[in-house]
Amino acid sequence: MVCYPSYGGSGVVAAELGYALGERGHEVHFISSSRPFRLHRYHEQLFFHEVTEVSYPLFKTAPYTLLLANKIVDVANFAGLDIIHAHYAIPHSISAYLAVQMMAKPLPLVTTLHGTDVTLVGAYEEFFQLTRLALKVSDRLTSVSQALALETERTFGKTDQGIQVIPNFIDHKVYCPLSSSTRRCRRYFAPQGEKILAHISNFREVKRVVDVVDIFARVEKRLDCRLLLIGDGPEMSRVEREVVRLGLEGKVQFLGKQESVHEILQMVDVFLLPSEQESFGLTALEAMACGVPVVASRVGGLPEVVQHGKTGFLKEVGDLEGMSEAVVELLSDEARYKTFSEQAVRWARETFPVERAVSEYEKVYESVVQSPRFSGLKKIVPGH
Ligand SMILES: CC(=O)N[C@H]1[C@@H](OP(=O)(O)OP(=O)(O)OC[C@H]2O[C@@H](n3ccc(=O)[nH]c3=O)[C@H](O)[C@@H]2O)O[C@H](CO)[C@@H](O)[C@@H]1O
Ligand SMILES: O=P([O-])([O-])O[C@@H]1[C@@H](O)[C@H](O)[C@@H](O)[C@H](O)[C@@H]1O
Repeated sequence: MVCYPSYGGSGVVAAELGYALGERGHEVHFISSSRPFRLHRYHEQLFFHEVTEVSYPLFKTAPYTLLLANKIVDVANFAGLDIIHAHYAIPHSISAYLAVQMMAKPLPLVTTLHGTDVTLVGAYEEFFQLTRLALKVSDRLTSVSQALALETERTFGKTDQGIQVIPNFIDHKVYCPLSSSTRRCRRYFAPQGEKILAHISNFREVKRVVDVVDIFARVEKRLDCRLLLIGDGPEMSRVEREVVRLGLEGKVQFLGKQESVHEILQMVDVFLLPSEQESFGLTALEAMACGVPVVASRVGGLPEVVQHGKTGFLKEVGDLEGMSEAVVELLSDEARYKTFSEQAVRWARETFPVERAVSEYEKVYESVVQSPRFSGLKKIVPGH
């Protein structure tokens, strides 16, 4: 697995997939610039290899793409890998492709597309040709939503191998509704029994976190509530300024980056995700699995994740009035709220179970090693 280590969706999906594959007896080697943040539990089948930085006076910055390629070859030789699975096309698939060129016996390359690697980064002129190359040279391509697969084909044209959609997934044993211990925490954030709204992200512009604050401000005029903001990123100062401008300092809590988001989600009433662009929206799925209805924008893969009128509400990007109205509607009718909450848990569990996604990835791995190009490779047998 080649992935980003930082707080964000693709690294989380890679790590969770790794644990699930490990549980099935596969040996999984992670290669990244530092340990992926969700890779915190020890597992005897999981290994981490750090791409070490080099500093040389000639380099302004270390050439990570090259160092990663070299590391992939080292790990492949040392551990006897069967497959390289790159999460995020740039630079991971490109490094993997370079690594394959250096191997005596080339390994198959599977690339999973996650989001702004294709829709934003890939579409920047500077990265366009590289992303197109990454798509072309991957032996299998998967995408986390139908919307992202279509968007990729619209931007880069159809690929020979096609793009298989494997939606992101959830472990419902971890992401489940409120437990008694979280009731105590809830009292800390909402001592008067106020409703709790929340948002989790990397605080990039694409997430429109300022909209989250503006939606909260409108809701707060109509019912007692609090807002929890989880995560950090480049938009943080703008968000803080908006909170101060609206005089909401006492009602908004910044929790920063958090490792155990399910424990926070379990005390939340409504999850807000008003993104400009969202290839899937893993946080929306995590929220629903914890019984939290979602109010989000109708973009990208979100309509595949949130069932409008059943597990939450979808509004157009920037429709602050519509989104705040949806929150008030959800929180003003207890019976209706309960129905939404139960439907959200059921939908998340039944539609996005980790077991199904892992089986799909296993089939992809199996099909590529069995393909004529790699017919010399052994069958992927868990535990060997
Ligand atoms: C804009 C866009 O298209 N983004 C996509 C991208 O990454 P993006 O980084 O936007 O991913 P998401 O926001 O969906 O997920 C973030 C992940 O990081 C976790 N987290 C975040 C902050 C924090 O403090 N602690 C923490 O644990 C969240 O719980 C979640 O598991 O790939 C994801 C995975 O395919 C998709 O779901 C997203 O739609
Ligand atoms: O670029 P993007 O697809 O929106 O999201 C990215 C994630 O997929 C990745 O896991 C993380 O490390 C990045 O910081 C960013 O959050």
